[in-house]
Amino acid sequence: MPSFSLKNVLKSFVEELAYTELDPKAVEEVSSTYVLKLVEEGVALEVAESIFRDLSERISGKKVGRLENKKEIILKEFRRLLEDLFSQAGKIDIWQRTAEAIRQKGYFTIVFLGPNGHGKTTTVAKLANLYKEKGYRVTIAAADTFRAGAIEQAQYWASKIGADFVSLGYDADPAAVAYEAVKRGEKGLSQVVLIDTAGRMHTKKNLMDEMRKIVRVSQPDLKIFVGDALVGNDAVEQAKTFYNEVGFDGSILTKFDADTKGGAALSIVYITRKPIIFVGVGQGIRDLKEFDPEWYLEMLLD
Ligand SMILES: Nc1nc2c(ncn2[C@@H]2O[C@H](COP(=O)(O)OP(=O)(O)OP(=O)(O)O)[C@@H](O)[C@H]2O)c(=O)[nH]1
Repeated sequence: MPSFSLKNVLKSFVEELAYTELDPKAVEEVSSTYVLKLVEEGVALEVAESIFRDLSERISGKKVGRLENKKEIILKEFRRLLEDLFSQAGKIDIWQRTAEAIRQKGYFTIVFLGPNGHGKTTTVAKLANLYKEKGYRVTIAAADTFRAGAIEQAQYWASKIGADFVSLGYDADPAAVAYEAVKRGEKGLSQVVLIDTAGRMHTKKNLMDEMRKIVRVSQPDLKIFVGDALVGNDAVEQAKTFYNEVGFDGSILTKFDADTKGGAALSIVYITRKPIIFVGVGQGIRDLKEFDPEWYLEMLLD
């Protein structure tokens, strides 16, 4: 795992704050010089501003006893603020949700949403593999009927993993593909239905309409946004669009292994208030790791 450069920025921010009076004006002055530094580390502007505002409210006017360490106090408040953020976003126990849905109706459906090239197809394959390893019958639905190569890529992974595969070819209605796949669940042929979708169509409007249609038709148990950690602020903007237009329950952040900055996870949770369920940590089929906010905060603050 790379170490995050955001950690160094936060460290010097806390050190600088520890040399000032903890009143709103002084805190704001220090914070304002750090907003852009956070943005450079992949934290969205509005997130950086909002975090500093929250921190200022928590520490301004705080009395520090003679024997107390101001830096420790600031760090503790900062950690609490971030912990609160992650706990407000909640947690999705995907394995428990899967087992519950299978008990109730026989199958579990996930629709994956997100911009093209962020790693959706690979992520679907990784998760399909995890489900297979747990002994589930899995179907991968190639509902990205737009990007050249997308169907072959999904099919390649499905056959490698030993998953069932549903495709209606290019230019087919993606919602029809999703429908076919869900039918496999209804018929008891599959227990886990994973629907890969397109990240790009002719226009943005079409894409969002299409995603809504897929969701309407497939009635998924979970909608997961797949975003690339390296894209930083852009991924956050895209997440916002998908969230507002279609809605989702949580995210998977890909390319975490190559992210040297570290701000993307913070931003995406802050903006969507939804948990990160997994992070992608490589291109291999096993490179998917459950996201643990504690572990992330340790990487940022310890
Ligand atoms: N290093 C690294 N690379 C990844 C990870 N996840 C995906 N990739 C790579 O990112 C590239 C794009 O992944 P795809 O799965 O094709 O992306 P996609 O979102 O399905 O693309 P569209 O179908 O166009 O929407 C591929 O080269 C993947 O191997 C990850 O966690 N780490």
